Amino acid sequence: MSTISKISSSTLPTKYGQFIIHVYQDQQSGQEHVALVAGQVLQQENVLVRVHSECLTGDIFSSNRCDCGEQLVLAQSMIAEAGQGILLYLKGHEGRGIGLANKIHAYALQDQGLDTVDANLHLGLPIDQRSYTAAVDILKELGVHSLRLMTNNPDKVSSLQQAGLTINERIPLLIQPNQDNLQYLLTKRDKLGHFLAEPASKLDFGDL
Ligand SMILES: Nc1nc2c(ncn2[C@@H]2O[C@H](COP(=O)(O)OP(=O)(O)OP(=O)(O)O)[C@@H](O)[C@H]2O)c(=O)[nH]1
Ligand SMILES: [Zn+2]
Repeated sequence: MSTISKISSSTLPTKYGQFIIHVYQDQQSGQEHVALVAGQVLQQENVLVRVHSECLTGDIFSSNRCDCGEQLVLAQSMIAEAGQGILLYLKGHEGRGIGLANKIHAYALQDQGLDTVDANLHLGLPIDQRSYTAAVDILKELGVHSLRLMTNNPDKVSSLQQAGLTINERIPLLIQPNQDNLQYLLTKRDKLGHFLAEPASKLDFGDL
């Protein structure tokens, strides 16, 4: 049984292109998730999909601590350019599922030298407690089973595959690192297995 239900839909013209916005209610958490859809996706193969975890600091306030905001813009513009695709914006994923206040606690610990993984553990919280059930159910509701997933996170790929979706390709979403997120990206690569090999060489730039 589906865990989401569609509440409302409308056109959404954006600076990147034209989308349809759908709002879904998550029956389990009560959260409102968003799907931005470009073009026709119903029963299509290899649909370009971004499953984006909410990040208030990165997505709204342009935080340099993470790569979320730039990934969001890149994904939305790539989908608009392709003329077909889906950007899912998942609420309740803030801080990899620990919530905003806890993420800010974790940031404070990172200022004292802990990395992004150890900071969560120090708080007695899981490293990552995101569920992709709502994302899977929204994609199925949109009639999409075959996709090209835009992510660097191997766990996202396997979670969607285990739920029965076919991921025909993983499209990297690589952001140029800055001084404030360099360590964070290296930790994601080394401790969480994110596919960041390509920027790793770029990370060696002498001026950082
Ligand atoms: N707990 C915690 N969460 C963080 C931190 N930095 C970013 N986040 C959250 O992590 C989530 C994004 O997860 P990431 O691990 O950066 O990337 P991902 O979504 O798994 O992978 P991509 O698909 O490649 O973007 C967002 O919800 C952010 O709010 C941090 O230092 N600690
Ligand atoms: Zn972020």
